[in-house]
Order: sequence, then structure tokens, then C-alpha cells
Amino acid sequence: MTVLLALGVVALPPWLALQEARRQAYVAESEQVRRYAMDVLRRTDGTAQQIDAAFRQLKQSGFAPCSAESLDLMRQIDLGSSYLQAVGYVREGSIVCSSMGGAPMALGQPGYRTSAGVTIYQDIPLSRPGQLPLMAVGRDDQVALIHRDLPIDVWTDVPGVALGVLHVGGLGLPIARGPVDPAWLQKLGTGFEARFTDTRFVVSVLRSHKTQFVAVAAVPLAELDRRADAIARRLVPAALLAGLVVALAILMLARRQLSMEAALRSALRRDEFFLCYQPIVRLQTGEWVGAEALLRWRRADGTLVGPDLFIPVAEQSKLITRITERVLRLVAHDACHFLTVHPDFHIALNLSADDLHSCAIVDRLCVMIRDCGAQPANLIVEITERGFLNLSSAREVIGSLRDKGIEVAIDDFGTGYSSLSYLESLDLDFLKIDRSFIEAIGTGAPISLVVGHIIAMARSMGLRMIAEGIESEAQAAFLRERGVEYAQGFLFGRPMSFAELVQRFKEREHAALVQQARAGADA
Ligand SMILES: Nc1nc2c(ncn2[C@@H]2O[C@@H]3COP(=O)(O)O[C@H]4[C@@H](O)[C@H](n5cnc6c(=O)[nH]c(N)nc65)O[C@@H]4COP(=O)(O)O[C@H]3[C@H]2O)c(=O)[nH]1
Repeated sequence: MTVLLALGVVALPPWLALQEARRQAYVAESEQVRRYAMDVLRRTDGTAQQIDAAFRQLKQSGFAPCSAESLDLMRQIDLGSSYLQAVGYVREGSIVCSSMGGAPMALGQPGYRTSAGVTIYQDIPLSRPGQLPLMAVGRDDQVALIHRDLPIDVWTDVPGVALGVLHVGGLGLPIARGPVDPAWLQKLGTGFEARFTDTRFVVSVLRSHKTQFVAVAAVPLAELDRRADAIARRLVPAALLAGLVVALAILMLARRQLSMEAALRSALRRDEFFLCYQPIVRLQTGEWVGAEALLRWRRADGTLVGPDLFIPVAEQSKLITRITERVLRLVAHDACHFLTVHPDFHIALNLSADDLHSCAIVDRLCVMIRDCGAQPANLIVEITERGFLNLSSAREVIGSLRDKGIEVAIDDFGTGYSSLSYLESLDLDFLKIDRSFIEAIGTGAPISLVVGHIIAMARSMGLRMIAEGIESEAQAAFLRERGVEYAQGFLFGRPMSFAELVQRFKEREHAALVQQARAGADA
């Protein structure tokens, strides 16, 4: 499973890099092809504008066609325009005079006529083989000569580019370089721009805002592939490397987890676990009312492993229920006798999500209490927010525990993400305020305000509170003033062996008795 995951992690980034390379290539290629189409459109519009301006200038001059003044004006127009080769006058299908001078010249058959009264002569006899073909555009008795391919005379270093000028009216213009497909026009619809790929090209179609012309440009898909390959050559190795690093990390983590899991199994076999107990005090009086059982693992080489390290692995590897069983046996071994003579003292036990899958844990705790000769009130069960993953079964187990007289606390409250939602739906006895909130008391940090809200909320829900991780008298005073009932922390006692706990408990009991006796004597 882990190997499959690692393989997936190695393969995924290169695959994503390939997709990204393709995407970037398409963006770059379609931008490029659009630039070509823009260039064609700019030239087409420029030509149309210059023709129109020339015709208007001639008309507005009032000079008689072919008069010396009009010839002079035609030459000036010719010189001043970049796209026109010549302007002149037409009579009966021939240029009778023009800025070029020379004898009258037949224009040949008109190619077609636009709805605006413009006649296009596609192939005029003046065109010479080897030279750019000329075409004439006539309106009324005026005519302009242009190089037919000037609008598509766009420089490009991309092989196989197709460029063309089409007419929205569907007039078949011969202005095309490469395999321009008139069907591309349909993609435009009523819009002014379309960009797409067909089976062979990345295509850009741009419609003029000023004329009825449409510029098209297309770059072969092979060019897109070439660009995508070039980008992929940069991205894929980096992605592969990233995938390898993550896969390696996963494998190492899995190995560590596996070795930790194996070590936990052997620790269970070799009985390497023991419990420490940390006193829980009544805040108003300082009286020790209970203790939390905290599991420790002493490895064969003598090193101590804290629960923060091994409990998560035990939870993931489903060893946690076996570990909980070991905890119960250790508690029974350590505390049975003490609990039978101190029915008001409780031991708090930590349970994990897997322990709450069924009510078997309730039966197991009841057996332990019975065998001990203790009372259900001698036990408190602590459950963290992770324990409520399966809310319905957790609710059932909690209900059953409370029915038997075992009280239940929510541990590390506020460190999860959905606290309130399930807190309201569960019947609990205690709320343990997490150490992170206690640490913030008196610091002025924004989080320091949270503890006040938690206290108010717990009170409104009728929950008693145990504050965790109290290290200073100031923290204790703060919580005492706000009515928090119980507390736990280094200020009152670090986790210790049960023998030490009993010893210190007795010393405190003795001290209290001595104090009571003194008070009695004084009175
Ligand atoms: N800095 C500081 N720390 C304080 C102070 N007072 C208590 N602590 C530490 O805070 C933790 C309190 O336990 P927890 O919130 O139930 O958190 C426990 C509990 O969730 C889990 N755990 C411990 N034993 C068991 C067990 O038997 N079963 C399960 N499922 N989880 C356990 O491991 C967690 C860590 O336990 P520990 O390492 O023993 O760490 C303990 C305790 O040593 C203080 O004043 N200052």
C-alpha cells in the first residue's frame, strides 16, 4: 500500500508537469497566433482605410477626373500612403488615368461586388509572374491598386503558418497563405474573436470593428507539441525530483512507523509499559481528589518514550485497544487497594477512538471495578476530540459509562476543530481545559481571552472543569477566581509512581490532620 502510494507520488508530479507544459504551450501558442491575426487585421483595416480616404479626397477635391490637378493629387495620395500602389479613374472596365501614368489598362473581369458598392478585381493583367500579384478595388469611377498579399505579408519564423483575410459576407477572397479553412469563420458566430484548435492547427480568428473583413491565423499543432516538449523538458525533471523527495519521505516515515509498530508489539509482549500518576486537585482547597494515569514506555535499552510519540502510532496501527487493556491491568495492579479505602479518590484514564467503537470497554471497566472491589466513581474516563470521530458509537458508549456511574471528561478541549457542534450533542461530566489556553493566561495574547469563554460555556452546559497544565500560582488564582473546580499541573505535582503518589497523599492527609488538631487546640 505504502509502496503503491510512493509510486503514485513519484508519477503524479511529472504527469501534472506534462499537463502544465501542454497548458502553458497552448497559452503561448494561442497568444502568438493571435498576434499574427492582429497583424493581418491591422494591415487589412489600414488598406481599407487608405483606399476609402483616397476616394474621398479625390471626390472632395472637385477636380475633373484625369485633369492635370487630379493627376497631381493622385500622385500625392500615392506617395503619402503605405498600402496603395496607385489610384486612378475607371471607365468601362479600364483604368483611363492613374498615379502611375501610362496608357489605359483593362482591369479584366470583376471578381465580386460587396453590398457597399465596392468592386474587387482579383487578377488584373498588370500582375507580372514573379512579382507580388496586384488587385484593384473600385468604387464608382475611382480605383485603387494594391498588392493583393500585402495584408498577409506578416513576418513569422514558424513553419507552416496559415494566414488569410476572409469576408463576413462569405465573399471568397483569394487572400490566403497556407491552408486557410473558410469553415473557421463559423467559430466566430456573432463575436469578434475566436481562438481554438482544430485537428491540425491552433487558430485565431479576429473580426474587424471597422470593416467586413476577418483576419485568420493558424499555427500547426506540431508547433504546439514542439513548444510543449520544450517546456516539459524544463518542468518534468523538477517535478520528478519533487515526487522522488516526497516518496522518499513517505517511505522513510512508513519505515519508521513500521519499526515503531513492531517495537510496540514487542513492548506489549515484554511488558515494557508502566504508569505514572499526576495528582488532580480541588482548586479551592488544594486537596488531592484524584490522579490521571499517564502511560510510559521504558524500552529494553532503558530509554523512556513518551505517549505523545507512541500513542498516535498505536492508534494508527490498531494496537491501541491492546494498550488500553494493558493500562487497565496496570491501574488495577497499582491502585486497587488504595481505591477501596478511598472511595472519593478517582483515577482518570485516557481512552482512544478505537476503544469507543463498542460497549465492550464499558463491560471491561465494570469487571475491573468489581474485581478491585472499588466503586464506579473511582474512575473517570478522558476522551479527546479525536475519540468522537464516530459520534454515534461514542455517544452510545458514553451513555453506557454514565449509566454505570463512571464519569466522562472531554480532554484537550478546544484543540480540535468541531468542538462545539458535538459537545452540545454529548452528555458529559467534565471539561478539561487544554494546557495551551492555560499557558496564555496573563500573557495578553489574543488566545488568553479564550479561557474565559471556555469557562462560561462549560458552566452554561453544566460541566465541571479541570484545568490542565497549571505551572504558576497566578494561573491557579485566575482559575480559582473564575470558579474552575479542579486543576492539574506541575504546580501541584508532576507525574509520579503510584507509590510516591500514595506517600505524598498520606503526608498531606497527615499535615491536614495536624493542622486541624492545632486549630481545635487554639479554639
Ligand atoms: N508542560 C507541562 N505539561 C504538563 C503539565 N501538567 C501535565 N502535563 C502533561 O500534559 C499531559 C496531560 O495529559 P493529556 O492531556 O491527557 O495528554 C496525554 C494523553 O492524551 C496521551 N496519553 C497518556 N497516557 C495515555 C494512555 O494511557 N492512553 C491513551 N490513549 N493516551 C494516553 O498522551 C498525552 C501526553 O501525555 P504526557 O506526555 O504524559 O503529558 C501529560 C502531562 O505530563 C504542566 O504543568 N506543564
